[in-house]
Amino acid sequence: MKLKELLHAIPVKQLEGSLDVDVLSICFDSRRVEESTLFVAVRGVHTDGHLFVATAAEHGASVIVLEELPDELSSEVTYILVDDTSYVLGLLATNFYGDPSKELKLVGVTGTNGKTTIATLLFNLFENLGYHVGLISTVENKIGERIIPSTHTTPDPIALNALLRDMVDDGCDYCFMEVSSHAVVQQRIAGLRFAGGIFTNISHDHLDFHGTFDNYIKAKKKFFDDLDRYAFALTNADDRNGAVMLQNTFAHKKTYGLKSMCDFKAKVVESHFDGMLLTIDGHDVWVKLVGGFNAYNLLAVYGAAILLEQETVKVLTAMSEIQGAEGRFEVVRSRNEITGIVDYAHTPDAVENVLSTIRELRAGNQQIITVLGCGGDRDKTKRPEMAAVAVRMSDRVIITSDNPRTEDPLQIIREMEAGVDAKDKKNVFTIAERQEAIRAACHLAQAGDIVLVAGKGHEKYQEINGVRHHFDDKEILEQTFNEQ
Ligand SMILES: CC(=O)N[C@H]1[C@@H](OP(=O)(O)OP(=O)(O)OC[C@H]2O[C@@H](n3ccc(=O)[nH]c3=O)[C@H](O)[C@@H]2O)O[C@H](CO)[C@@H](O)[C@@H]1O[C@H](C)C(=O)N[C@@H](C)C(=O)N[C@H](CCC(=O)O)C(=O)O
Ligand SMILES: Nc1ncnc2c1ncn2[C@@H]1O[C@H](COP(=O)(O)OP(=O)(O)OP(=O)(O)O)[C@@H](O)[C@H]1O
Ligand SMILES: N[C@H](CCC[C@H](N)C(=O)O)C(=O)O
Ligand SMILES: [Mg+2]
Repeated sequence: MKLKELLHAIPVKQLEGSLDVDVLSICFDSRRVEESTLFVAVRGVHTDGHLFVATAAEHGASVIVLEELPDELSSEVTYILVDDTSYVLGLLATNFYGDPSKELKLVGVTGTNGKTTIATLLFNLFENLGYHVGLISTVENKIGERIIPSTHTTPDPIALNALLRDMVDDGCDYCFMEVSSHAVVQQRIAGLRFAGGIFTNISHDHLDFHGTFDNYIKAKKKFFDDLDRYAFALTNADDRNGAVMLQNTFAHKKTYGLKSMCDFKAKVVESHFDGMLLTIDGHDVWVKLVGGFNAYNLLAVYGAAILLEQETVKVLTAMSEIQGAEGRFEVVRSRNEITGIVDYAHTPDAVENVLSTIRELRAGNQQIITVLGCGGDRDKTKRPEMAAVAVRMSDRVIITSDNPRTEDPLQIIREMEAGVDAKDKKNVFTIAERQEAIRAACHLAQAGDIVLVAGKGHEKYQEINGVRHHFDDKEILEQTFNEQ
């Protein structure tokens, strides 16, 4: 591709070198630069891409996009000075891949909890309605039946546009994707055209990255600020910040909720461990998911489907058949009638929601035994809060490890324990080895009791010091149940 074509709509401040240059690939990591690569220098959390400009030139970069020119310029390289390289990287990626988001209907889901669930449900719903669909999510990316492993909730702009291009070439009509707050701040979605945006809720998470809750709200809101007037913006009216999200959007605003006056309304009529009866906009529908929070997720899915001009009856019929995402309230039963639940709850709000659902569903005085840990190198302030909620709402809690990464697992556990009141300590155990913690919970449980294993959901690893060791909560629950 010629550089000139790539620069369409790019806000260039200064150009040093020729425009008549070939670009064979684009990247933002100097270690990936090859002959005729366009390298974008991005300022990151750990280092600054500008430090690798000379290396990129040595490795054959034909073009370098940056915010600051180096003292010495190479005559082999065209330098493009811009104000914001992260933003420009997004635009360049869309140009390089021929603007794929304009060739299908792309819907983004943002919020603290429920993104994977809603994006996956929408993917399953639209496949069920007969469309060819793409999915971009924490668990996996998909093009129809084809699975492409996922590394992030929202990929970097190059991977993202490459994926969208693949979807378009494969004939996808729709793509449903998660938009994480990191992705908004780092401009991974710059230049994409969304047919719609959905807001789930906002509560405590990722304060390590955003600093304050206010910044976290602003990050989510920016996704809606940037939607165009042809898009829809669907928000949860029952969330305290639901309305704020749409304050400055050009998109047409729609609301959903169980409590407030809304465009899309639902009620939970019955709830069981294997499903719920909902009334959605006056129609009864049995669904396979459980929990009040999933009533919100399903209602958002319904609203989005209607805004995407699908027929009500077809949508509701398909909704009664679809499954949620892997590792979200997955139930495993033992021969002696213990109910195991694997769930990805990794915020105080999610732990509270899952436990209140379990409390509503239990028939009598069965015990709830919760196993949970908190991730290392991530938001530390949620640690005591997650432990406090778990202890308040369970009969017993086993605190354990969940991806300690580069931190000392025992230190993370101590920070969780700080959230436990002295009077509750007798119901709390600490077993740092996650496998032993799950096994102990199963052995403590008696017929009818419920063991909740929270925090890892679909994850198949325990990450310790940069190494991912195989680990699967569901597998261990099943093994332990089989031995009992
Ligand atoms: C904190 C964070 O978001 N980090 C992301 C960020 O990396 P970074 O800021 O640390 O980059 P850096 O190491 O400082 O490097 C700065 C720049 O120098 C470049 N560089 C670096 C070294 C070198 O030799 N040459 C070179 O050119 C790098 O390529 C980069 O462009 O930009 C990278 C490229 O997009 C991401 O892969 C990386 O995600 C890391 C792996 C990560 O773990 N991110 C998590 C926190 C994340 O993004 N999570 C969200 C939400 C999760 C959820 O709640 O579901 C997600 O969307 O997944
Ligand atoms: N609408 C909701 N409100 C509150 N909690 C929810 C909601 N939906 C799901 N949860 C809880 O949050 C957990 C994570 O759900 P999900 O994976 O759908 O969220 P996510 O937003 O994709 O998370 P991530 O930020 O890790 O990508 C679930 O396992 C469940 O415990
Ligand atoms: N995807 C989320 C949740 C991971 C949950 C937990 N298993 C952990 O490792 O902290 C994150 O990156 O914050
Ligand atoms: Mg997710």
